[in-house]
Amino acid sequence: MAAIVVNVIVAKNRQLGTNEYYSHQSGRDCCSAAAAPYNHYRNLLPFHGGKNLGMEEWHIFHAFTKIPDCFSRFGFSVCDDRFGCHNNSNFAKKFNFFAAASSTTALPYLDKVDFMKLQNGSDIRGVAVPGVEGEPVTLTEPVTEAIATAFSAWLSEKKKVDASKPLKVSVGHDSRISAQVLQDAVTRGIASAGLNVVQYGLASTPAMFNSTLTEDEAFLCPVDGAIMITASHLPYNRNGFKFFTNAGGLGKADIKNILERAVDIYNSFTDEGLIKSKRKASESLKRVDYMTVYTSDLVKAVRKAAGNIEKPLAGFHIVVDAGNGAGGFFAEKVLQPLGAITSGSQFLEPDGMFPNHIPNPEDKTAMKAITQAVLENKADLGIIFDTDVDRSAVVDSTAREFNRNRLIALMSAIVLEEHPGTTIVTDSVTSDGLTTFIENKLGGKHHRFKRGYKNVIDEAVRLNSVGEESHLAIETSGHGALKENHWLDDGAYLMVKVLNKLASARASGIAGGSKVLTDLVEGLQEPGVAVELRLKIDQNHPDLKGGSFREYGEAVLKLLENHVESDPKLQKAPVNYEGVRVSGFGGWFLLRLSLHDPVLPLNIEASSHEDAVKLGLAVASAVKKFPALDTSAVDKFLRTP
Ligand SMILES: O=P(O)(O)OC[C@H]1O[C@H](O)[C@H](O)[C@@H](O)[C@@H]1O
Repeated sequence: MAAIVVNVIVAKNRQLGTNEYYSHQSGRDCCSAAAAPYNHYRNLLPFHGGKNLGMEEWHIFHAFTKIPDCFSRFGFSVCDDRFGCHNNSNFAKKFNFFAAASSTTALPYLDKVDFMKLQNGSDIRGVAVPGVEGEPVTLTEPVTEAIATAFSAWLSEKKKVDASKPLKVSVGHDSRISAQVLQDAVTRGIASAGLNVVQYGLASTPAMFNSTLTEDEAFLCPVDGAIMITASHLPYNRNGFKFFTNAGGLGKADIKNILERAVDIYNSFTDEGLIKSKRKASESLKRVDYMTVYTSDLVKAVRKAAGNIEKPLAGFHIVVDAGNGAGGFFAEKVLQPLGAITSGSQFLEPDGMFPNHIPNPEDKTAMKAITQAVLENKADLGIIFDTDVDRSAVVDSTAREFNRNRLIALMSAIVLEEHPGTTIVTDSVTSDGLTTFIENKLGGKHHRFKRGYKNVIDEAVRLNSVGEESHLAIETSGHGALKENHWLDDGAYLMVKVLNKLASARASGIAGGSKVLTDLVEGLQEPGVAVELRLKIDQNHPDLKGGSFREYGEAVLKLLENHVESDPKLQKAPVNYEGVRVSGFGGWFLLRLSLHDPVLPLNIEASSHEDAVKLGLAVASAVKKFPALDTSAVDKFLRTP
């Protein structure tokens, strides 16, 4: 699908009105197919100076993007990954599509707090598309450009640049509707810092990291740094960035450093500077089809594991659900070359409005969609990815879902066969049954750590550095990284390990399709009830007394801990790295602070609803003393029969 690029312009002329817009009406006829439902808007639309584009207006914009020719005849700039960009930026000039687009005279002043709000753990996330009430655009083009320049400065310092050899940064994006615009802004930001830019177009997050490791000059690799433009499974109006060097993904402290630098860069933008960065971008930009390199590495890995067989998956029917994210490549570029039949695969086309379901292996609707596809196609296996392919899950031929604890159990079984006794690092919300499975059935060690993929990976790396062997770091969210794969957090590589298992079983004459996987998790005890209830903290509530939601959350946790210590029916987990984890009534609960939001997520697992309610009541009676905490989710759970 072609995608729009609203080129950067110095939007001096914000006042142009509908008359000037309709001087382009010669283009009308060509758009009838895609934009017919919106024709009446042409006479209504005063796109208001790029400020708050309404949802319907955004849909029109989106409809037009499906037809590049029509779009360009309207004076919009059109970019297709295969053919590059062409036409002009009249549309952007006239309507300044993205808020605060690029006139320094019009740039609002932003202070440090505004920029720091964009930090989301080790990622940057913000609102990139207007139209959702209460969610103003925060990731504007100039903000993006400033962040990319700041990353370049950070990278140059890290790599102690040799001035004769400019650094290279790769840039890729998922299927979001704001991807092209942000990619251009990122490109300008990097170029203005004097670095070279290599655009990959539609890509996966793990591929971006991989590009810092690949040795292949023909593809301009390795690059010195990589930027992925993604907001994972968040709604269509959001976007964000993940940054990589060959040492892995940047951590929280690095992101903070980059945002601090970005504030000053942003506030010193000049009109001339912005024009110059646009020119520099076109001079230093190259495009490379890196996904071909990345996918051929995945294919090679499966062939090798199967004993160098060209088509080790011949005869297997595997359906893929990419949820209209970036993962559609997996069917055509990985499974088909390996010989698998992929008919019935769905939502492989990138579509940043995510019209079918949210690409998220933790989401019930998404899992239902892939499960149905497996059943309808009588497939051996189903594979589902999140938007940027750093998370995944599988479904076996009987429609059994392997996500969350079951996916961890499966991956642990595979890894422990290869590395007996190794430590499996997981996030904090994993089941007690998983520990028993890893330790008693598989003979490994379960190290339940904190929530957050970066935390889990860093902990596995740390354990290895202090002499405790660990080969797998994995979260219930579907993020997983293996030591053998440079601790790269890669949903597609997790699936490669699953495919290896299928292929090697076949090579050694074991029939039965995905049963080999189902058998691997036999003996995993699963709870009758497993819920996650999210308790919001009202940050404006007077009970916070001017303090932060984190301090408030910590106070809630402290009180709960005291409460538990005085209740003989409850036992605090002897080893625990975040929040309050407690056993009782044959189950457990964990109350902790969310990594990102003013929320205390509460996970409860028990063999029956009755026991889960007893655990819920223990939490509710302690936390009700905090008026700024919205306990309605727990109350509702307790009321449900
Ligand atoms: O703490 P929470 O709000 O539950 O979010 C925690 C989750 O946030 C993101 O989705 C990260 O990608 C995950 O690695 C992390 O586990």
